[in-house]
Amino acid sequence: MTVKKISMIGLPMDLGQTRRGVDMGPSAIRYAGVVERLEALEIEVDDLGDIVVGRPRLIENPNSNLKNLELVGKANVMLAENVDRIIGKGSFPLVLGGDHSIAIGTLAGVAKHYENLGVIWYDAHGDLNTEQTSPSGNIHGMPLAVSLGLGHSDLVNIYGYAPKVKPENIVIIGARSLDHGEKELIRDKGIKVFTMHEIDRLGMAKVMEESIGYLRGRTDGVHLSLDLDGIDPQDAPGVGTPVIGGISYRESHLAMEMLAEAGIVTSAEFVEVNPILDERNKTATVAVALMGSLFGEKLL
Ligand SMILES: NC(=[NH2+])NCCC[C@H](N)C(=O)O
Ligand SMILES: [Mn+2]
Ligand SMILES: [Mn+2]
Repeated sequence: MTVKKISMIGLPMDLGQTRRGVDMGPSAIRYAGVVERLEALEIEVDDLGDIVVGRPRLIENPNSNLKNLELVGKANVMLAENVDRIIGKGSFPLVLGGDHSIAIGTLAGVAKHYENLGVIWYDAHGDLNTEQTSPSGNIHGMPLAVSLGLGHSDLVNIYGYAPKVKPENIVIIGARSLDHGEKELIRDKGIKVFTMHEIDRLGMAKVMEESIGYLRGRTDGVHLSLDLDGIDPQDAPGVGTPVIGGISYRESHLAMEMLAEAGIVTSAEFVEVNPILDERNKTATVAVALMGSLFGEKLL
């Protein structure tokens, strides 16, 4: 599948975690030239702008283990509606975050359209916590669990159905920080994970070959959820929860090119860009470069 039309939408939300600034991610990514970059590939890009999010001065419920539950839920419903509509009219949804809790809404809007949606979770983390297992109470550490149907019912049932994805249709790439409960869940559900160990050992080319082969056989669409903290903080410093020893820019570039070649990706989101923590918009620039590769950019 070559992508001809992209509808881009931003969700400038930072309520799924507690470091300010990630709400400016969509602006930073636009400033780094995303529209021009994709238009140069002869793709029609329709920038739908940003969803308007509530912005409380204080955390709604600081002592709960589901911080800002209500506002995160509301924003994600709006995102799901938009993404659903974009796919309905035959366009490719490209979502700009915001913290990773927005994957709850993206997946809610996307998964309706597929019987067996595949998910590539490109991330230092598993984001497989629930209210019970989360060490932080930050919802951005929970979206993959929520999409599997695990967690608070207000999140799990967003957009009126659950679960959104099946554990056997998920591939996590780049993991190097997993909480105890997340490890248990991965083992329990048999989720496929390429940790940094496998990336070091096999090389990114092999990891992507295996991931693509695995998903191709069992899915009818693939969502790429790319958390910029999957990439090493040296290449992508502007993130709220950096973890050293990550995937390099080069490896990520190759991963995106291999996805473009395979033509399996049907929706994507780029999340956790925090311009306040960044160095001269480096992380947003990396995000845009990776989008270029994902949508078919070639040197020659
Ligand atoms: N999307 C992210 N950056 N997630 C980081 C999650 C960190 C930690 N595992 C937590 O649940 O709090
Ligand atoms: Mn992460
Ligand atoms: Mn994440």
